Amino acid sequence: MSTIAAFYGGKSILITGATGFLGKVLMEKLFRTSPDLKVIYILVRPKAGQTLQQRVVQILNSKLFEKVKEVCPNVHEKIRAVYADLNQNDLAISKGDMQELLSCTNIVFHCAATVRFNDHLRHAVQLNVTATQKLLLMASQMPKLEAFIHISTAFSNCNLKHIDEVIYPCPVEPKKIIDSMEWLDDAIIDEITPKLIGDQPNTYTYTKALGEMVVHQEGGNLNIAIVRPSIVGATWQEPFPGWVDNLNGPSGLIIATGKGFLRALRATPMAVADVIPVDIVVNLTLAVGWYTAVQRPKSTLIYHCTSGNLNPCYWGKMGFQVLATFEKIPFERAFRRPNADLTSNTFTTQYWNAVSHWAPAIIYDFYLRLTGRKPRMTKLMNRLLRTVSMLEYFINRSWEWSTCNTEMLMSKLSPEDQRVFNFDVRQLNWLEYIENYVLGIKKYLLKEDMAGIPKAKQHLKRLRNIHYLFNTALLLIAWRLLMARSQMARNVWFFIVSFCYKFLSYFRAPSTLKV
Ligand SMILES: CCCCCCCCCCCCCCCC(=O)SCCNC(=O)CCNC(=O)[C@H](O)C(C)(C)COP(=O)(O)OP(=O)(O)OC[C@H]1O[C@@H](n2cnc3c(N)ncnc32)[C@H](O)[C@@H]1OP(=O)(O)O
Ligand SMILES: NC(=O)C1=CN([C@@H]2O[C@H](COP(=O)(O)OP(=O)(O)OC[C@H]3O[C@@H](n4cnc5c(N)ncnc54)[C@H](OP(=O)(O)O)[C@@H]3O)[C@@H](O)[C@H]2O)C=CC1
Repeated sequence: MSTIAAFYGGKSILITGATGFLGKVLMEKLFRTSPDLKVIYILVRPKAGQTLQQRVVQILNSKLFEKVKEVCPNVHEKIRAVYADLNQNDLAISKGDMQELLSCTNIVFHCAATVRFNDHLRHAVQLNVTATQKLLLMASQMPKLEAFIHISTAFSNCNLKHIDEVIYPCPVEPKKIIDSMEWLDDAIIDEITPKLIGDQPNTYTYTKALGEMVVHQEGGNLNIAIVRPSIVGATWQEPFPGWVDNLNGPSGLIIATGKGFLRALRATPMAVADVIPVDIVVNLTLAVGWYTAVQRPKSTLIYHCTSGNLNPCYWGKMGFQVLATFEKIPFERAFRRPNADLTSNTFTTQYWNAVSHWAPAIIYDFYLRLTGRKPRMTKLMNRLLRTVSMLEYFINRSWEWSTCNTEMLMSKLSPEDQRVFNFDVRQLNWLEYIENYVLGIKKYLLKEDMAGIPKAKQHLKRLRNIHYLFNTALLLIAWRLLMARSQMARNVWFFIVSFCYKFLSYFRAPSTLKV
């Protein structure tokens, strides 16, 4: 029997961000490995016209929870959705709910955050810093609390090249930032944001660093640990390979490539693609929860959940494998044949943007206009290239993360726990993982049917023929224009033709002699 699984049995667990990518996989694993846990409280807000209950039902009815329903048939009775909005000052939790949470919770997993790079600083501070502060305050009033696990990001200090499992000081105290966000107006915040974030690339990484500092300063006597994952990707093994349900990280760009919209990228092929499967993050998080509660380390331990130092993959290799997978498993109705030219050169990027992105978009919009339809490709391209530019920071650099605490934890696990809560990234086969990732995107994100693969392959063949035809026509036109306008081009052309003729006659002469 797994010690970690047994530990969560009978426990009341509070999860924030349970409706998010990581939160759902965390919940799934908890129910599957510890079906005898008492209850999982999840802090949820109504969204997209759905009530809390409807959101929970939607999650439980998803493919991700199929296995859970077999091992824990009464799973719906063990989830307790609590109305909350982490953007509100009091978190908008009712008094009754608050009483229950405070008196019953044994473990807190704080996953909720805004992960948008371009979020307004006020909003990012509210969610990633102030809400963390409020949750810590709540946690300090929980008599049965055994551990508080805060999910941060490995990029919270991405202004450094080598990052240790420690909390680095912030240039401005989080408390001062929180206070100022309350009275400064939006325009002033916009103006001071670049100065405040300094050498951090965006408000997301900046506020996640502030969030860690808040945990450090206001954790008091709580039993706290911080988990820092790098770029969280689709599941590796559990509950099945390739599950993913949002566009974050590489997923959106893989779709844009597979659909033939994105054909070149300003990325450094030899930079480390520090992707980490979501099930590895979840396994480490649950192991950290157990270790923190049982061993009660004297200080707050930070665990890096990264792949680069133990089993590195590079963006060039990733791009190559993604393209290779599209040969076998193409996406449906592609705009152009998938291609991925990764270059770190700005001039080359601009050239590819003009030739591979803007020109086809403009031509296609022209065709749409001619056929009486509304043009849309240039608008889409605009949005896509803006998105790519926001991600560029992370695909042109490599970081070194030390993983001493994570490795120490692995050594403390029994062989059974190492199997059930496997977070050993060295065992991951990247080629297999990337293939399953692309397949997962096709099935679970794009909801495309596998039966459509032959048709998709046929479509790509047609696109290849159009591509060849178009290039040949373009070459012929260019040649014709050049010949008509330039004496020099004509001279060069006649020189080439006469040279070829002489070359051929030279070979023909000996063979004629033989006869
Ligand atoms: C073969 C190639 C392999 C190489 C593959 C390289 C992968 C290179 C990944 C690096 C990734 C680093 C990750 C750091 C690791 C954390 O710790 S960060 C945690 C994860 N966070 C993220 O991944 C970023 C989340 N997203 C965002 O911040 C914002 O969506 C963006 C990217 C800044 C764009 O914001 P925006 O301009 O306000 O636009 P927004 O309305 O959000 O989206 C515009 C459109 O782009 C789409 N979109 C959103 N995100 C994406 C996306 N990631 N991709 C594509 N489209 C997207 C939206 O669906 C939307 O489309 P429409 O619905 O309008 O048709
Ligand atoms: N994805 C990644 O690549 C990485 C993620 N991380 C960290 O992992 C954690 C989880 O990220 P991930 O699952 O990918 O993110 P998601 O965006 O998928 O999920 C975010 C979660 O936070 C909840 N949330 C957001 N705003 C509020 C609010 N005002 N009130 C209540 N809940 C709210 C969302 O709820 P709702 O469904 O209602 O929007 C959702 O459940 C975050 O802390 C993130 O920083 C770290 C490294 C990389």
